[in-house]
Amino acid sequence: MRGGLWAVVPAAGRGARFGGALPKQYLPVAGEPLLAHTLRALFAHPGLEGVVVAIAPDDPHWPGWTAFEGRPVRACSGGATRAASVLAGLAALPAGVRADDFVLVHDAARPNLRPADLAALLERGREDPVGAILAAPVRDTLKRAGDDGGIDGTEPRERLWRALTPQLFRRLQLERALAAAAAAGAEVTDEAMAMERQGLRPLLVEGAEDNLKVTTAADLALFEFLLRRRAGGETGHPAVEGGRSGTGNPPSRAHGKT
Ligand SMILES: Nc1ccn([C@@H]2O[C@H](COP(=O)(O)OP(=O)(O)OP(=O)(O)O)[C@@H](O)[C@H]2O)c(=O)n1
Ligand SMILES: C[C@](O)(CO)[C@H](O)COP(=O)(O)O
Repeated sequence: MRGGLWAVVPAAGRGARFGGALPKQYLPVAGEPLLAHTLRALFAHPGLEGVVVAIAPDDPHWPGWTAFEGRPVRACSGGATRAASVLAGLAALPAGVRADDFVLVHDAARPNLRPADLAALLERGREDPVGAILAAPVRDTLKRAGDDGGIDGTEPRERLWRALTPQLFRRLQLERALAAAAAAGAEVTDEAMAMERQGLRPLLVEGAEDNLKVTTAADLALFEFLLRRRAGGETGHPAVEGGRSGTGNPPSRAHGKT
């Protein structure tokens, strides 16, 4: 029998790029900390059993939740990097989450996750031999910068995707991949990168463009706009279903290659 589905939420960052004294995951939005919106977006999936939140050691802003809207929440101390925080969160999962159970990893700073995207990630990721991540196709022209601020070149973008979260992998495989990257002194900025270092090829699942990561004040303003629009019952331009550009169409992994 499959164990319960849990998520690890890295929330131990300082928000240096955002600035200000209050780490961005605790900034008030519509009367609640940003993190509350993120937890609500995750728990919108009825199959999510609980969440482990990796917080800064002795975080004075952590509300002390042991449940969020009736759903189990555990806290653990994060680490000096996002990857270290994720590893700490994996270690803090309940014993009932078995080695080969899938675990979601989702940034505390991504409050606008759509239920349909989470459902699609779980549906396709659980059928994949490696796991999967939400991602969005790059739609801007990408330039490589020279030291002098001039353009050194343009990167072909046909097969470039922006990694989003959640990312979905089996507990032990992810723990081992992250531990191996840490042991090698390799900085991995998402879970997929650690898996790629193991020679694995996680599946790309297209997600909504508005699954934004709140990094700067402009991102927060955009999330507040999206939240107000959703509260007003609007869902965006009728021509675009689910917020996806539809220009990506990741090749399906028909041959089960990993
Ligand atoms: N040591 C760290 C660093 C980051 N994170 C979390 O990883 C997510 C994505 O990281 P990022 O957006 O970079 O957040 P910060 O590191 O806080 O931002 P900055 O780099 O601007 O300081 C955030 O939810 C952040 O809280 C974490 O748990 N532990
Ligand atoms: C995990 C992530 O959100 C995928 O795009 C991103 O790598 C986090 O980067 P950050 O610099 O830690 O915010």
